[in-house]
Amino acid sequence: MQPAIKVANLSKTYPGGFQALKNVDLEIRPGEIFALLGPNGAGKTTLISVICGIVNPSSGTVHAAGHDIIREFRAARSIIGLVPQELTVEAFESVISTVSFSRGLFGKAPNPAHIEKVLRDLSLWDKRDARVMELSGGMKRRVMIAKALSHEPKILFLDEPTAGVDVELRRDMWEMVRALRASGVTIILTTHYIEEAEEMADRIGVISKGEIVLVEEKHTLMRKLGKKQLSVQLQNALSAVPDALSPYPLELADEGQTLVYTFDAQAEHTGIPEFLKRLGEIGIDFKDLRTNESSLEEIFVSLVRARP
Ligand SMILES: Nc1ncnc2c1ncn2[C@@H]1O[C@H](COP(=O)(O)OP(=O)(O)OP(=O)(O)O)[C@@H](O)[C@H]1O
Repeated sequence: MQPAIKVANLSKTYPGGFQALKNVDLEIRPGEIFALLGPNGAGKTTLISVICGIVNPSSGTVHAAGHDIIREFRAARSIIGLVPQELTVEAFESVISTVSFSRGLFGKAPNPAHIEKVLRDLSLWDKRDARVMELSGGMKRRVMIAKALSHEPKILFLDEPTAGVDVELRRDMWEMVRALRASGVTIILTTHYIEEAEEMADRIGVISKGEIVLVEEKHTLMRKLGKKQLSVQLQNALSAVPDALSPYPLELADEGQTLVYTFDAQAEHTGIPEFLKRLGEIGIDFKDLRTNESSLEEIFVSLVRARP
């Protein structure tokens, strides 16, 4: 299947000399919700801006549904909707005219029925004749989304859609994103809320200092995160894991003083009681037992800290 977005070997150095993206390769599958996670300044907005043709790359290519974002800009851009991070709305315009105008920018013929549907879906229909300046912050954000959807894009980018948004609106936003996906739209959102990625995404990409450090199915990631470790501090150091313990997922650490047993925290049977019994049977004494588990947060922090 053709990827919705294909980014190949993309780099961006800003005029001042700062390299914001380094050899980024990324494919977004049609119909998925992809969350791009990264700390402040990691390059999320730059990546989105290059993909959407707003910022020129220094090298590399971007294709949207097969269209080169530079050589076939209009074709590529017309299938993309972008909701930027900053609220940029025309204060004096009415909701319906600003949204209808956006559609026209993409060279699409007017379609009042589509505009009505978008406004209804976003609970803005009752406010269609209000001037944008009269709306609350949350409603203005919805207007931004309505504008991005006005030309019926197949791919929607949401740059930090819930930054500074209250809990209720955040839930609404999540629901709306799911509904859009159900209607066949591919969604790429950036966030630094791990919880948001966990809640929403089919796949998660982590970007740090301009590099994609991980792309993974959310469920795989969660399974990996579900791993726990039991550390058994031994009375006497071992030089190797004894054969009698070979059925267990063990590694030696601390110069043979600790046996580390890795298990799936979500599994029904960890095998730990049998393992401890077996230790006793073969005469291995221990001083202490400790368990630890990495949270999504910890994994994320270690991923983004580990980079030089
Ligand atoms: N126009 C520009 N000129 C020079 N440097 C820039 C420009 N735009 C962004 N940068 C730098 O590029 C880096 C990446 O910025 P970017 O906005 O892409 O990060 P981000 O991951 O979206 O961050 P945030 O989560 O804070 O929005 C930052 O160090 C930023 O200062």
